[in-house]
Amino acid sequence: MKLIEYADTEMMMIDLANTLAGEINAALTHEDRVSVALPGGRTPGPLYDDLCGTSLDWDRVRILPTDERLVGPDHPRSNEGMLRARLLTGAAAQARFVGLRPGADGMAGLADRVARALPLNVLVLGMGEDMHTASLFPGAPELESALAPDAPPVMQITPPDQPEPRITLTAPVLRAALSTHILITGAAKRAALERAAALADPQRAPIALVLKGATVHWTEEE
Ligand SMILES: O=C1O[C@H](COP(=O)(O)O)[C@@H](O)[C@H](O)[C@H]1O
Repeated sequence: MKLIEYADTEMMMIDLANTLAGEINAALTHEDRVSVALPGGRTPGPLYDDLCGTSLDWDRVRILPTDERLVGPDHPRSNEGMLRARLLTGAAAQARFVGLRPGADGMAGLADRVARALPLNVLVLGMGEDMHTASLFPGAPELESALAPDAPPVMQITPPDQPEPRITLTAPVLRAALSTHILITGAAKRAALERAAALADPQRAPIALVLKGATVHWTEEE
């Protein structure tokens, strides 16, 4: 794990947006299409405000959420809604969005659509203070199956203490990403990250799954 500390949130978001654009551009030189999975939640909005303005061949980029809450896309907690509002604007609106809400073809159809977008060229993950990442929550009854090496690419998960069920990319998808970044802010998440690294047990600390080889971007400012 590599840790980059930033002076403030603004610097961190600009720097990470440029890094991601560089990685996506590099992948586009040898791939027809490039897949990028991005987190929801409260932290990454400013990153998307910066990333959407970078010069990319956006019509060859696929964007996937790392996880989704089972609410409509207009709901304030929808990760899709946030990505559409903050990232898929201007030139970036040409990117293909592979959403995680199941359609009429159910979870099997969703798993097929996600599988066609794999492997992920670039993965950005957030993390909660409970050490969850994507929607792999400690204590969720489906966690063990979602961490299994033969898990389907997406699963429904029922996190304890959350208002709705979720859909999440699973461990094999996250671990197979070609480049992994973790974006966190604040002292409590930094402490949680260190706890997860010490535990090294994805059942108790799901973020531990991806720490090896990941670059963590952190600033104390929240
Ligand atoms: O539930 C979620 O939480 C994590 C962290 O979110 P934040 O609000 O603390 O930044 C996020 O990465 C994930 O995508 C989201 O659905």
